[in-house]
Amino acid sequence: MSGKPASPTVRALRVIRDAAGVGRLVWIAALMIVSSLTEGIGLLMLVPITGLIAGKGALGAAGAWLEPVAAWPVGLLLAMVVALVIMRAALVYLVLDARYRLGLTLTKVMRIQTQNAILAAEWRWLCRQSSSDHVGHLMGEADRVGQLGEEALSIATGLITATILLFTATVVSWKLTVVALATAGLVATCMIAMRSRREVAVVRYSDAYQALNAQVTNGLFHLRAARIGGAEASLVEQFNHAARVMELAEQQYNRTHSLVHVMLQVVAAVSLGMLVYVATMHLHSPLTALVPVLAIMARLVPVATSLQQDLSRWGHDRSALDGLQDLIGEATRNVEARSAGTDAPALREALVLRGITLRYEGRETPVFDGFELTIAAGSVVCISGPSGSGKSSLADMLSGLISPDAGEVLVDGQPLAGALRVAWRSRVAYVEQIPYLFDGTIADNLRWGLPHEDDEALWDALGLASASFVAALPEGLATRVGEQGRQFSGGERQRLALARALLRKPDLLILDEITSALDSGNEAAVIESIAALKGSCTVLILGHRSTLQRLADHVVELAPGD
Ligand SMILES: Nc1ncnc2c1ncn2[C@@H]1O[C@H](COP(=O)(O)OP(=O)(O)OP(=O)(O)O)[C@@H](O)[C@H]1O
Repeated sequence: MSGKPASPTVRALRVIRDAAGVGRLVWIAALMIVSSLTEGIGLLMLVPITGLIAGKGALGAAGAWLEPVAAWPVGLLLAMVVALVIMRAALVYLVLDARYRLGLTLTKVMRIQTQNAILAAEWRWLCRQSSSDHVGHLMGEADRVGQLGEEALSIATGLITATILLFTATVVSWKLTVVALATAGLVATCMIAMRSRREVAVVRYSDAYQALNAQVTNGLFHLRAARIGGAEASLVEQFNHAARVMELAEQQYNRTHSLVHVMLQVVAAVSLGMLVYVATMHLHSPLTALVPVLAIMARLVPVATSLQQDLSRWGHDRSALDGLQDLIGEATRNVEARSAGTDAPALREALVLRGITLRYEGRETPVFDGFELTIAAGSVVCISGPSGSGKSSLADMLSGLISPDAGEVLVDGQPLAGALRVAWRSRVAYVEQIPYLFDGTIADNLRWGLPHEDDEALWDALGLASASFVAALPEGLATRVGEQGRQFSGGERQRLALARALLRKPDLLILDEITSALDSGNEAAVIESIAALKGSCTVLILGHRSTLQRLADHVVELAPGD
């Protein structure tokens, strides 16, 4: 049975409950209630203290039950108030600490959930996504979700405090409290009137934030190309535009926020004036009722103001949670079949593509239509063809990264479907045209994905990849490669990447135009390395280089729409 979908607020509260755990929330709620109670009791103490100051009998009929307390020495009463204030300060500290910790937990939980969902999604879905959007979600938006946890607790604290303050006021004088509630209605009406204005500002802010984030990440990722290609000026212009839009959106948001804040203070002052007028001119309330109720109302104003601010921030930050949940939902709907417990099929005979059709979303013509190919295990096959003919797509299918829309990819007769396709990837290694190297040592980079390989295995792999230059480095395997391997030449980076691939001892090694950055001497060395793999590993080379084609046992020439 599918019920009504939960409202965004309920969904947000559920996320907070799941991240924090019910036990922790109950503990925090207890702290908040006790802390607010101490405040209520402290304010209630004003009744006997005012009675003592105003003189005997000033408590009147309403405060008659506090007569015994009023008989206590004034010093004792004041000491009790001070003790309550200290106790409340300690409780407030605990509540604040719990609030911050809940915020941090929420950010962490949402970050991990989002990242896991993205990582588990199908490659074809991932290709359609914007990386900068994902960065924005994982960084800024996840932080805002953390704020949501703090705001939820702050709102709860405000509501509990307001309830206890109102209850205390009722104990002192219910008539005055009714008048106070009527004036509070004025405040609430004002807040509701401002709500839609605030929501529009929130949406605009979120959109502007995403756009600016995209500009920042895209700009930094592609700075090299922009600098060389003379596109810096347009990059700067786009960034400036996004920054201006962000400034305006933030300005509008802050203005709305401040306006609500100021309006609230004005309405609160008017309400307070009305309260004093009605109390003195119509209800003829005694001082012992009026002073505590006024003190309670004066305390209620900042409580209501923070409540309003927290509600406004809650609305603002909830849009971040909506965004993250949408992303998680979409990624989960596009999840890859799980491979845990599935044995990767070994390639001993042949890798076969049978009747393959592959069509990308939004493209009229398929890249492959009924395509057939057999690759004998241990052979070197070169896939050649013009740009856009489908070389990378073919490699993606053979490596198990994507599955065709029709037809089968078979490893020794086993169709690569579902979890088997994912498991097969553990037997495949891939060297990209522009290899990925991160800012760590050579050893760190080689051990990427294989953290337990010893130094001997690393040197063996470097030897196989013709990367003997590492031995000549003063720090050897401990040499840092710099961000994206910038401390090495293009050819050296590719040989390091080849060594990393060989360390995996793959059944299938895919090399994507890897010799394009090598000089003839290095190319010959790498070609020799690849030739040495014949028989022990199936090698798929993407590219047109004649040197590579000569090495291959078989050259597959692709034409667009094969
Ligand atoms: N994720 C994708 N979404 C939509 N179309 C895609 C996607 N990936 C590739 N294509 C399209 O599929 C066709 C084959 O692309 P592919 O990258 O496999 O070709 P290629 O031969 O490797 O090209 P190149 O030599 O230029 O790298 C191209 O027309 C390309 O535009």
